Formats: sequence, structure tokens, C-alpha cells
Amino acid sequence: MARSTLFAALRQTYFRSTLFAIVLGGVALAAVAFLALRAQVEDNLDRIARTVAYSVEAAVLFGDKQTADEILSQIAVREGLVEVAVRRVDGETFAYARNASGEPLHRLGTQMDGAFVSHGVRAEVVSGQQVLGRVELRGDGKVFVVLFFRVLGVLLLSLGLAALVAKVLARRTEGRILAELDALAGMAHTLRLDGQFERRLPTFEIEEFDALGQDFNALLAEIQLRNAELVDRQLRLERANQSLQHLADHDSLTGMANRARFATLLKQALTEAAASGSHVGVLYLDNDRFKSINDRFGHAAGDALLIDVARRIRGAVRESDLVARLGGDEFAVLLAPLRDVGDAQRVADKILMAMTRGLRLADGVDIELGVSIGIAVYPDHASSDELLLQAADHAMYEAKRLGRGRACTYSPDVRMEP
Ligand SMILES: Nc1nc2c(ncn2[C@@H]2O[C@H](COP(=O)(O)OP(=O)(O)OP(=O)(O)O)[C@@H](O)[C@H]2O)c(=O)[nH]1
Repeated sequence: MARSTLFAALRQTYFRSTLFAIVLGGVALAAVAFLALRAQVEDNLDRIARTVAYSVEAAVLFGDKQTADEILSQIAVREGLVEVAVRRVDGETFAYARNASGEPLHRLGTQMDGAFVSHGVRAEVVSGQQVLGRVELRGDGKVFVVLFFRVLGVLLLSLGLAALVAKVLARRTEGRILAELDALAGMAHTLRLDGQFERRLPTFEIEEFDALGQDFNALLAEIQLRNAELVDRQLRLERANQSLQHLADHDSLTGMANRARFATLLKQALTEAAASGSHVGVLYLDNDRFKSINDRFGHAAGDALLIDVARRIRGAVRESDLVARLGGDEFAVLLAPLRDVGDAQRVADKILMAMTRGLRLADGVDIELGVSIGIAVYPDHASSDELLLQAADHAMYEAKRLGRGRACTYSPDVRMEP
């Protein structure tokens, strides 16, 4: 199907209807003008015919052909007749005058007159009750032609003007429709590209477009509302996911990372260290004689101690280092990146220092803190995450064995008991 724009279709309709109206109006007006003029010219010729009949009555009555000819010549010239004749009752021509001219307009007038106007313009020459003959004449249609073409000219001018006004008005209407339709289509297109649903269409002058615009705005408001709801729902879901993820990754008592998270990040750190050739340190911490604290001061006091130990470890390491509670009274610290084993030992010493001050419980009882720390460094002491954690664990037991409250670095030479 051949497509056309709305405006091409509108323009074609305007053009056809205007042309049709102008042609129809023009033909009707030209016909009316023609008939009115013809009636006037015929009236005039009838009047002239009667004047001629009256003027030649005496000449016809007395058979004075010469006088009749003269009268006919004078009247023909004065009234602009092409020819005028007086014929007797038996049809014989009694007098005749012709007033021919060669000019084209005159010739055209004569033809027009012959074709449309003075067919059989006649008047009887009567003397008393007796009919002496009849006058036959043919007018010069020049006046008729001039008048007719003038009327036609004015008519065409008026129709041209009407066509021009119709065109200007059509363009104006078209412009209004185009502007409002453009605004509607432009909005739909822009929205499709940028999705900025807070935009709104202005009010329109054309009622139908205005109704469409208002419906469009209502739809936009609806979409905006739905979007806001969706975004809100998504945010809540994300928050729920984050808190679920946090629960899955963290120890609920101390808020530190749990064993699973520690294992994941340790594996990741070793992969990166293997690629970059750097070191990764693991500190394995176990509270000293924690069982007796539980037994002496109660489980809640033990919990408070675990929370405090976690806080102290956290405070002794860098922000980028990971502190995790592996379970029970065991903690681990992931030191990544790490320059060398010496740095890991310094961090362990810092942690031990942080434990020197005791913990005062809510009931005023003071508890002494103590941790044993095992140190292992990749790639010096182990080649994988599991072996590294195992090495740190072994070193921690070595620290316990050597008297607790100290740090011990993994050494393959020493046989370590778990
Ligand atoms: N309060 C508290 N106690 C816990 C928690 N998880 C484990 N424990 C206790 O922590 C104690 C751990 O004791 P162990 O590490 O085996 O032994 P220890 O008394 O610390 O002795 P050493 O490790 O040899 O110095 C056990 O009595 C556990 O019941 C916890 O979440 N809260």
C-alpha cells in the first residue's frame, strides 16, 4: 500500500475541494452574468427595433425608399448596429443599411451577437391598424463582448482571490495541526529514546489533540508511578539481598567475616598473589584457656570477651586486612598484600600487644585476655589456600605448646602437633 503523509493527504483534499468549488462557482457566475447581459442587450435591441419601425413608418407608407435608407443608416451608425432592414409584408426588402467594421473585436462582437443575442429581433412597421412591414436588425455585439469580458475578468479576479484566501487559511490550519501533531509525535519519540517519563505535554488548541495529550500525560504519570514502585521494590530487594548476603558471610556474634567468607577471600588473594608474585599472610588466633572463662564467668561473659577480642584484632590491623571468626574462640586474619614474613610477625605482635589490657565486665569483674597466634605466609610456607591455613593452624598449636600468649611462625623443620 502506497503511504502518504497526513499533510499530503490534507493538502490534496484542500486543493481538490477548492478547485471544484471555484470551477463550479465560476461557471455558475459566468452563466448568470452571460444571461443577465444578454437580456439587457436584447431589451436594448428590441427598443431600437421599435424606434426604427416608428421612424420609417411614413417613408414605408409613402414608398420613400431613399428616406428610409437614410434613416436606417443614421440609426445603424448611432446605435452601433451591424445591419438593419425594413421588409414589406410580402418579404421584399424595402430599405437596408449595413454598418460593418473590420476590427477584430467588432467581428467577434458580430459573431457573438449572431450566435447568442439578436436572433430574429424584429418589430412591425404599423400605420394605424395596418401592418406595412417589419424591421429586422442585428446588433453590434462589441458592447456585449466588452461587458461580458469585463464581468468575466472581475469574476476570475474574485475567484483567484478566493482561491488565495482559501490557500492561506488552509496553510494556517495545516500549520496549527502540524505543530500540535509534531509535539505529540516528538514527545513519543523522545520518550522512546531517553525514557524520561517525568515530561508532560502542554495543552493544545485543537480539542482532539488536547484530549490525546491529556491521556498521554495520564499514561506518563501512571508509568512514572509504576517505575517508582519498581525502583522502590528493587531497592528493598537489593537491601534484603545484601542483608541476607551479610548474614551468610558474617558471624552474628562479632560481626566479623565467617569461615566461608574467609575461605573465599583467601582463595582469591592467593590467585592474585600468584599472578602478581606478591605475598599473602594468614594469622591463626585461638583464645587461651577460654573454656575456663566460660566456666568461671558464664557463657555471656565469654561472648562479651569474644566480641572484645574481635574488636581489638580489628583495631590492630589495616582496614584492607580481613578479620574473620572461624568458629568457637578461633579467629583468623588475612594479610594481603604482604611484603614479607617479618611484616606478618609485626602484625601478630601488634595483636598480642592489644590483648595485654584485661577486659572489665559489666559487673565490674576483670578478665585477662590471651591469644596464641600462628603465622604462615604464601608462598614461603604453603602453595595453596588450604595448606596455608593448615600451616597457620599448626603454627598456632606450636605457640600454645610453647606457653601460649605468643606468636609462632610456621616452620617445616619443626614437627607440629595439632
Ligand atoms: N561463650 C562462648 N563460648 C564458646 C563459643 N563457641 C565455643 N565456645 C567455647 O569455647 C571453648 C573453647 O575451648 P578450647 O579452645 O577448646 O580450649 P581453651 O579453653 O581455649 O584452651 P586452649 O585453647 O588450649 O588455650 C569451649 O569451651 C567452647 O564451648 C561461643 O560462641 N561463646
